[in-house]
Amino acid sequence: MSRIACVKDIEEIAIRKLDKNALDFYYTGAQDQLTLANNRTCYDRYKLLPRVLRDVSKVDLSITLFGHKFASPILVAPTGLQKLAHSDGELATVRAAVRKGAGYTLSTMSTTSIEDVASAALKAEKALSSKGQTIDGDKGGRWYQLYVFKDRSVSLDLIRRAEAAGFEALVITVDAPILGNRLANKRNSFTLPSHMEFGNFKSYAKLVASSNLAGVEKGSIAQGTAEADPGYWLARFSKDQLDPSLTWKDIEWLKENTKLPILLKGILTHEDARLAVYYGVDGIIVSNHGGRQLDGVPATIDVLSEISVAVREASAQKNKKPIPIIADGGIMRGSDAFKAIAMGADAVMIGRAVLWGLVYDGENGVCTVLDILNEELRLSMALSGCSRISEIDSSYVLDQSSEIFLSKL
Ligand SMILES: Cc1cc2nc3c(=O)[nH]c(=O)nc-3n(C[C@H](O)[C@H](O)[C@H](O)COP(=O)(O)O)c2cc1C
Ligand SMILES: CCCCC(=O)C(=O)O
Repeated sequence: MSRIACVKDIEEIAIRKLDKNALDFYYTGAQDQLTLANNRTCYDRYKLLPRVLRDVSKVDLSITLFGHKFASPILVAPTGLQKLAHSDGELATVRAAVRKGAGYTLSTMSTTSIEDVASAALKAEKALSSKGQTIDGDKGGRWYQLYVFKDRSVSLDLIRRAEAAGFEALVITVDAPILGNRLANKRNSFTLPSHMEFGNFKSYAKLVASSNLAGVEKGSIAQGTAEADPGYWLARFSKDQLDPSLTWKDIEWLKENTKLPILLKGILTHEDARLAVYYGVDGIIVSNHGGRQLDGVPATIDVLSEISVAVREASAQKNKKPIPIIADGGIMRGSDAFKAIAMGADAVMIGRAVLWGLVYDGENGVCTVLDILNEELRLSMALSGCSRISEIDSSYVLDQSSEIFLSKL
């Protein structure tokens, strides 16, 4: 077999390795998958405008978010059900993140518990220190992604557990009040194999009583009924348990219930970016959930610039520094990360790329993905004449559909 040269090579292997149930869950998007496709192709429209004759003998990828130094602006996005990718699941991913000094967010829908992920991370940090290995970044830097449950006591308990386990920020996902229409998962009646289950919910009596945590299909699927059954296990679980009535008021409630920084994940408009600043959140993640929620929304790269203007203006009105903007969706190359940062992101997250690494070779596979993307980003920076992340701005990219570009033709 020829050697791995890029993340797409790893994706190809992962596609061949996974069974249809898991592959469709990881790979596909909602409805006609227009947004899923756009997430990748839109990056190609942005051209790089390199500057030359700048000293790029040292290129520093590190960034600081909420006072924490990360080795790179490429962070691991929260993705659920990682044991479908590899038997070590979330443990492998968090260990890889530690080894690479990468930011890591654990999903509410993990197949490993909060406590087990935290202890694996601490052990991995100790192992690095005892080998005398250093990473370019601070220890820690792990965040917890929260879905808010109808039973608020479950959410509050998850927050307490995440705090106790040393997670340093809460990522509240706000683009999934209801699960998107994922046709492939419906067709497959997507489920978890019987030996797997959610890692965190066993102690919540009410939730256990009303839900099937272990994936196996329960009962028959009612089709064509007025109160449409969402059709498969995960959609049914989310419909039963997650709270679709969430509003901005609940962000205040969350703020009252934690001292951790709060990021909102799933912001796509400048209006909501302004509201996020208004309600005092600490950061936003510009995301369309990897094309898995509302199909037909824009690729995140296309809305970044107006969102970053809105965040700057709204923060200035409060006499505050702009809150950090993180972007995700479709990032498969270091140059994609470079373009997102140029269009206004402070950092980016990768979802599927990490999952492909996990399928390919567990912890080492995720390390390989992070290494490849970081080296590609370093190369994009050096060849564009940037030696620090903070130097990357919109002068380094040209959007081929923009009026400025068209007027130059
Ligand atoms: C299989 C899978 C599971 C996901 N699970 C979650 C989740 O539990 N919580 C969440 O906020 N986002 C979840 N996401 C969305 C990711 O956090 C991220 O927004 C998205 O994957 C970015 O796009 P990319 O996969 O193209 O990098 C999931 C995405 C995938 C592909
Ligand atoms: C209820 C959401 C499940 C995990 C998720 O966010 C996803 O599959 O995209």
